[in-house]
Order: sequence, then C-alpha cells, then structure tokens
Amino acid sequence: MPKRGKKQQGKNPKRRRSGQAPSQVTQSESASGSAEVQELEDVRGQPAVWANDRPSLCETLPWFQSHQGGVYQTEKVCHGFFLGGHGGPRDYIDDEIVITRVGGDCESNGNGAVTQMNDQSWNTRAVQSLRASQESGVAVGLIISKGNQPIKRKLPHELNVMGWFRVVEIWFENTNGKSGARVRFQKLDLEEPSWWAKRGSEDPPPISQRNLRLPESKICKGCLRSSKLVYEQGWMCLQPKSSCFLSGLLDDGTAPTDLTYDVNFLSSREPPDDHIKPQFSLVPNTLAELERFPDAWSQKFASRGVVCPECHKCIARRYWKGWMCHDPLDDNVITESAAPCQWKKILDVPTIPLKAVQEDLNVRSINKPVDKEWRTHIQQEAHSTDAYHRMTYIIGDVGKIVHFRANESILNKPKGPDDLFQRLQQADLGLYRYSINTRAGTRQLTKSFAANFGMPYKYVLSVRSKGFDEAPAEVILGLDRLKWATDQVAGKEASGPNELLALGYLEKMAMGFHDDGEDSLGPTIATLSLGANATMKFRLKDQYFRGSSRSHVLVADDAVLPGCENYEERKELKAQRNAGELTKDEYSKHRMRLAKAVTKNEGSSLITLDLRHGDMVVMHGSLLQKYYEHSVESKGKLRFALTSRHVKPEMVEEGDRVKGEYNPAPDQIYNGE
Ligand SMILES: O=C(O)CCC(=O)C(=O)O
Ligand SMILES: [Fe+2]
Repeated sequence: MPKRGKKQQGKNPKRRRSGQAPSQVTQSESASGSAEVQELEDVRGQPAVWANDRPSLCETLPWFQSHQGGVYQTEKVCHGFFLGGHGGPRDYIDDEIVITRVGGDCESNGNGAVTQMNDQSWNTRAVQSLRASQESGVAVGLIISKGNQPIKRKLPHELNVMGWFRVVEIWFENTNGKSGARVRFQKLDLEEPSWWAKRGSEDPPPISQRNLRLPESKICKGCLRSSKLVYEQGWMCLQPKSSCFLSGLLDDGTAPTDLTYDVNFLSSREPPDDHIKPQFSLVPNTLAELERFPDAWSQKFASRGVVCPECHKCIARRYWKGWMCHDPLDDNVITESAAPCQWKKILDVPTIPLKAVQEDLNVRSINKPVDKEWRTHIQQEAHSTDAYHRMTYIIGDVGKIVHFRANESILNKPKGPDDLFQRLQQADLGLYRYSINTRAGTRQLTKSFAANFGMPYKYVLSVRSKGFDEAPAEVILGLDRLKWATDQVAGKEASGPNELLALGYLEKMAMGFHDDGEDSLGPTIATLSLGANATMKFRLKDQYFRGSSRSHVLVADDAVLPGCENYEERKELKAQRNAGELTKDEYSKHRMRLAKAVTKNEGSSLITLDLRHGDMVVMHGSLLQKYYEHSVESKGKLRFALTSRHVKPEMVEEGDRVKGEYNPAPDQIYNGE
C-alpha cells in the first residue's frame, strides 16, 4: 500500500523530460489503413494559455472543466472542446477551420484509435450542446493536444489553447455502420493570425479583401430538410433520422465509404458576426481578483488554478499557500526547458477566526443520523460525559462507528479544539493536493490538501511522510486526542495509531466516497474535526450494494449487509442456501436475477453524521473498510481534519518504520476532558 502513490503516477509514453528531442514526425493511419509518416511543421506563435496535464487545465480554465471527454458544457451549452491525439478519418485542421467528430459513444482500441459504438443523433448530449452554442451565438474555446495528428504541426506544449471558435456546421456521416456527428468550427476572429499557422506564413488577408463564400446546400426530396454539400463525391442528405440519410450516390442507394471534402466546403467562411461571443475570458484572471480580495484566500475562487503571468502555463492550486509554476513536488512534471519558470505566488494567509467559518454553532442539523429504512438493523447506543456525548452505531458483525460529539465546555480549554484550530492555521504543515486516479479512470487532484505524518500512508508518497519526531506540535496534540478516542473504542491493548493524515479543506472542498484501506491498516481509524462543520456519510460499496459488479459479475463474497438492495430477499435466499435447500447454481441464478433488477444508480447513505468543531469519529472493524465507504463534505470556509490510523509495519519499508514511533510522555496523554 505505501508504494501505491508512486504506481499511481500515470505513465504517459508521449511525455518527455528536458533534454530529450521533441518528436519531429508523427505516424498516422491513412484512410486506406497504411501507416504514413508525416513531417511536422513549426508554428509561428505561442498559445495564450497552455497546460502540461488535464487536471491543471481543468482546474484553471472556467470554460473547460471536463476531466474526461472532449466537450465541456454548462446548462446544455458547449463552451470548450478538446482535440485529442488521433483524429478519425476526415478530421481536418487548417489555420481557421477545424472539422472533427463530436466524440462520445466511442471505445478506444488502446492505440488512440476509436470506434463508434452507438448511433449519434441530434439528441446526443454533446451534439445538443454544440447546437445550442451555434444557435445562441456562444463561442467555443478549442484546446489541442500535442499528439494531435490532423494539425500536422509541432505543437509547443502538451495541451494548447487554440482560441475562440464558432460552430458553423453540424452534420452526420456513417462511421462503421453508425451515424456519427461531425462539427465544423470556424475561428471567431479571422483577422488575427493563428499562432498554430506555419512558421513564416503570411498574415491572413483582412475580411474586406476576402471573397467569403458559403457552402452550397440542397433540400432533400425525401425529408424536405436542407443539408450542405460537404463531400466531393456529391450531395447527400445528412440528416441522421431520415430514411434518405446518406443515400443516393451509389447505384444500390448507399454512400461511398471513402469520402473526401468538397474544396468549396473547406474554403467557405461565414461572415463575421458580432453577436457571437464567448461567455468567459479565454485566459482567466484569478490573480487580479485575488489582488482585489486579499482576504479571500480560503474561498472557492481562490482554490482554482491561475495562468502563469510569465510563461502562460495553467497552474493548479496544489499548495495550501499558493501556486508554483515549476512544482518540485509534482512527479509528473514535464520540464520544457533547462531553466524552468520560477514564478510563484505565495498568499498571505491571515488567521481566520472560528466564528467566521461556522454558522449555526449550536444547532445540529441532522438529528436522525441513521436512515429510516435501516434503523432496525443498526444498533444505537448513547453515552454522555461532561466532555462528549458519545453515539455508537453498530453494524452487526462488521464493525461500529463511534461519534464523540464535543460539548461546548471543552472547546476553549488550553490545547483544546479552539486553540488547535488557530494554531493549525499558523503551523507549516506542508499541505499539498496530490494527484490520484479516479474511478472514472481519469487523474485528478484531491479536493482537499493533505500532509502525512508518521508511517507512510496510501496516496501520499513515503518520502513525503514526515516522522512524528519532525511533526509540528499541533499534529502531535491532535494525535494525543486521537489516541485517547482509539483506546476508548478498541481498548488500550489494541495497536495504537502510528500514522496521522492532516487534511485542509477550503470552501466547498470535499472528500468523495472511499475506504481507508482494509489490508494495510489495523481495524481502528480515528478522526478529529476542526473549524467548519462537515457532513460525513457512510454507505455500502457499489458491488455489495448490488450484489454484483455493474457488468453483472457476482461478488465472490456474498455479503448481505444493511444498505444493500433487496436485503430481505437476499437474506432469505442465503439462509436457504446455507440450509442446503438451494444448489449452488440455483442460488447463483437467483442472485443474478436480483442483481440485474437493481435500477438505482447508486446506494444511498446509511449513516449521516453532522461533524462539528472538536468532534471525533472512530471507525472500528476492518470489515467496515472492506464493505463500506465514507465521504466528507466540508460546509464552511475552512476546516481541518486529523485522522490517525495504525499502518501495519510489514506493509512499510523497514527504514520508514521509525517514522511512526509515538510514545507520549505521561503529561502529554489526553484524558478525555
Ligand atoms: O475529513 C475528514 O473528516 C475525514 C477524511 C477521511 O475520510 C480520510 O482522511 O480518509
Ligand atoms: Fe477516510
């Protein structure tokens, strides 16, 4: 487990580090299937903004926040479009026009080539959003990746912003028996030279000197709808839902497969139209906003990426205190030159008083933490002391969750929660946003800042975990309290914490559903919440909720647990199987039938805890991490969470084990007051 962070760093074969020669040629599949080697031309300029990786791009550009897929839309209108590596057949890019497939509904063969799996139509989401941009006059920003083949240029960066375009044509053609949408973009400003034009090329002629010609169109006799003359082979009806779609060119009424564009279609231009405008600025100016609102360092907009004023790179906010253009902690860093850009912005982060991050201090919003449906399956126990109101939720043999709700009286004690919240803000914790693989298969930055202490843990690389002997005093104060809570739940004899993950949440930050790791950890995990309120949810992992994977492979371990679909029926079947009343095959058939009948997209939360400043939560039982997952959503402008675990020493490299040594002196031991 501790090495996972390293493995997770995606290996992109196209990446190169400084000193390696840029690729001069690219190989592409021609329409006839033979490999061609293309010479790439130099470009004449530089993009106004660029990025090394998709997370930085999406964190920075408000008009392109799609970590996956080529189209970014808000309220059903497309604002940004991504041109990846391979373009399909007939993708076309010149200095002013881009023609490409709309994307989506495709599967990749692993080499970048894609096959369309489903028919696309005017109702396809991506098509609808492009059409909405076209109809409402919204410009679309185009981004092109270095490996893009149709452009035939040596692009300067991994991801390059081309500029604003307008959607001028959407039509459909037949790709491998499926109707696939295609879009033709035209550059919004035809007078400005394109940075990706060939080096040494002339400026484009002024509009007044151009003979702007629109492509020809014809009304289809079959469906009475108009289609442009797109292909050299002749006019065809390009309406996907019409029976006359693509018909009429060959004797048998079908369309030729080897289509080429009509020259007039390629050279035609729509006349400039002042009504077509982008709804964002191409290069966001977050830095200027920060100058205007210097106290806003923990607010949502300040957690976005910025564009480096020196080299124009998108820089995500990965540091608690700001942005670094050349990020020494980024393992995936691509150094473009021998002298990387040294620009950085370190924020002045004045201490935020507790009052400013909490709203309704005395009101607990969730008074029934256990979902109605499961109340009879989850045993609840309450126990109060002067310091904490302790609520225990027991999920059968799986484990329990103990919520220590802090009473007002302990908050302002010396070294107590108020004090810790204040001190953690001033301490240098080294909080950083790591890059992780998501379930959707993309890489994204975590939505909270993390720093690990003690034994190395999960996504934080082992070299980045500071031993407890080097940890700030505030971290150890938190650990003392967590050790107490762990002992309360698991008993003093159990393995105590040897790791602590400190998390910092700015406004609207959250941690999505995850488990804390079942194999590498001891059974008890404790967490302390400081600052803003938060909501912590527990639910069954998806495969246990359904009883199978999404593709209907039955789970090997048929756990029928609170939170799952068809609970009663599954429980009954399991009892019958255990009593020998059902054969293995019969049992599997029933299980499959039930798994296939699940219609819900995801399971709902079983337990929802309202975490307040000073509260602690202990999760106990390794099966809890195996079957259940949890999420935490922060509700205010600033929150810290300190979470301690017992990492099994055998899972950690020998030399790192000393990092987790923690032997509190007697006067350091927290006594629960
Ligand atoms: O933010 C929190 O309270 C807990 C975070 C958490 O679940 C984790 O660190 O694994
Ligand atoms: Fe967690």
